[in-house]
Amino acid sequence: MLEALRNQVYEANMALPEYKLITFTWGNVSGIDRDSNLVVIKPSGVAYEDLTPETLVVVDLEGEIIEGDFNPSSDTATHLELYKNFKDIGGIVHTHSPWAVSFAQAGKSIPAAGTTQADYFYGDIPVTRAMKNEEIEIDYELKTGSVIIETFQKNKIDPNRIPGVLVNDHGPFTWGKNPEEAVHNSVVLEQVAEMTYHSLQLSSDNIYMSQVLLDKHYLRKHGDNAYYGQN
Ligand SMILES: O=C(CO)[C@@H](O)[C@H](O)COP(=O)(O)O
Repeated sequence: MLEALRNQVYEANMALPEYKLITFTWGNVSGIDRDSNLVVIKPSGVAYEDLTPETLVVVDLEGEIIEGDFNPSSDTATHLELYKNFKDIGGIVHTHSPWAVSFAQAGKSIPAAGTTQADYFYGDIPVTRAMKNEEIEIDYELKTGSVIIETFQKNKIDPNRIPGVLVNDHGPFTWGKNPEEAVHNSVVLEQVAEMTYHSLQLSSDNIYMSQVLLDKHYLRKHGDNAYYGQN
């Protein structure tokens, strides 16, 4: 079932250790087939070197296992909340990449300080609020998804233009039109987290880039008069 998506999700998962975004079995990648609303996700606790397309788990949007011999990732409920609310996304990545986690644990967003970020994120990469004890006790992963959605809705952030978030006390989630793009955004997020950390150390001044430069770089790649990849 869903062979093509399985292969996409497998390749995306294997990119996480390749880009040094995870250690051991941390992190996970999923992808959704929007025709069937079935999600293929990494099995929980399985080492990346033991992964195959066949070991991935297929679940529906309610989290019911449709196909698979392993339990789906412990973060499955978070992935599913995002798929239910961000209708244009096709792939989600969660990692524990160190620079992104440093910002997440500090409860700090990653400010839009340069063109590297602007090419992929149309502004600051937000951090969620810390979760309440009762949220954690009820269902941590489900409420993680709810708090991400809350962060974007409250701040009127377009998830198609800011394809990532820092979950307070936890780490980054990124997304894209497919698992491959979600991985690409994960790599960029980790890179800009490290760069911006150093920029904040180097300058006590405001390091925010101008809106004009942000517009030029983001909109040139993603918006009107897109430049990249077009004739
Ligand atoms: O953040 C955590 C645990 O702290 C999880 O994201 C793990 O990093 C991966 O869990 P599985 O996908 O293997 O269940």
